[in-house]
Amino acid sequence: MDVLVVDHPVAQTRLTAMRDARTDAASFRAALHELTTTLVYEAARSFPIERYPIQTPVAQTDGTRLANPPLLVPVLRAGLGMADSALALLPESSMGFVGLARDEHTFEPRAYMESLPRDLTGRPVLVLDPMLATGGSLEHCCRLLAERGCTDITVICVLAAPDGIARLEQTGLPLRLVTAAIDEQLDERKFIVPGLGDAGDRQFGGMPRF
Ligand SMILES: O=P(O)(O)OC[C@H]1O[C@H](OP(=O)(O)OP(=O)(O)O)[C@H](O)[C@@H]1O
Ligand SMILES: O=c1cc[nH]c(=O)[nH]1
Ligand SMILES: [Mg+2]
Repeated sequence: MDVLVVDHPVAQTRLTAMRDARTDAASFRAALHELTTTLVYEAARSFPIERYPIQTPVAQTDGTRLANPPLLVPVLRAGLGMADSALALLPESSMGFVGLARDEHTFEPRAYMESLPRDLTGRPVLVLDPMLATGGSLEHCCRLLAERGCTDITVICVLAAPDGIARLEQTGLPLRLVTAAIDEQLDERKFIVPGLGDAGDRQFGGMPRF
């Protein structure tokens, strides 16, 4: 699996704000928006483009557009905080949604929402989820996409743990990963260390589980 770590200073300062336990929810969301812009910008560097004729106020020339705009798939809840900035950067995209909540005891994802096009053949997909911990949630999401014929999946994360990367690699799915950092390990609650805590709670506050 191709893994790109975006170590640009603009990305790393936003990541630091997100890691800092003193950062309040509004500032955490703002940092996530800005960081997502840099991650998606780097992910889009390899997107195929096509040229087409346009008229400037002065002369005719050729313009550039994406040859195949992607489907964006935020993984609820935490991925919702990445959706707006990804869509702003790639306004030609469309969006699907997957809702997953990790069980606190088994650490396996429980699916509660799925809104995806039936056929994703020939369609590139950008999956948006800030956290790749055990990899269970993103594996589940990427399998849903592959079942629909997708052969071009880019996972955009803020933080990735080595266990999660290994788990995605083992799936053999057609994936690449773009992340701001690869952290050291998981703790006994399967939280990323040093990490940033619960990315959903830090954006939206705690909520009772189902
Ligand atoms: O790699 P994993 O071990 O599966 O963990 C990562 C998942 O955990 C978080 O979601 P969570 O289940 O906390 O739901 P939330 O976004 O509603 O907070 C995160 O946004 C990922 O989806
Ligand atoms: O560290 C972690 C692990 C899973 N989900 C989170 O939000 N944070
Ligand atoms: Mg959470």
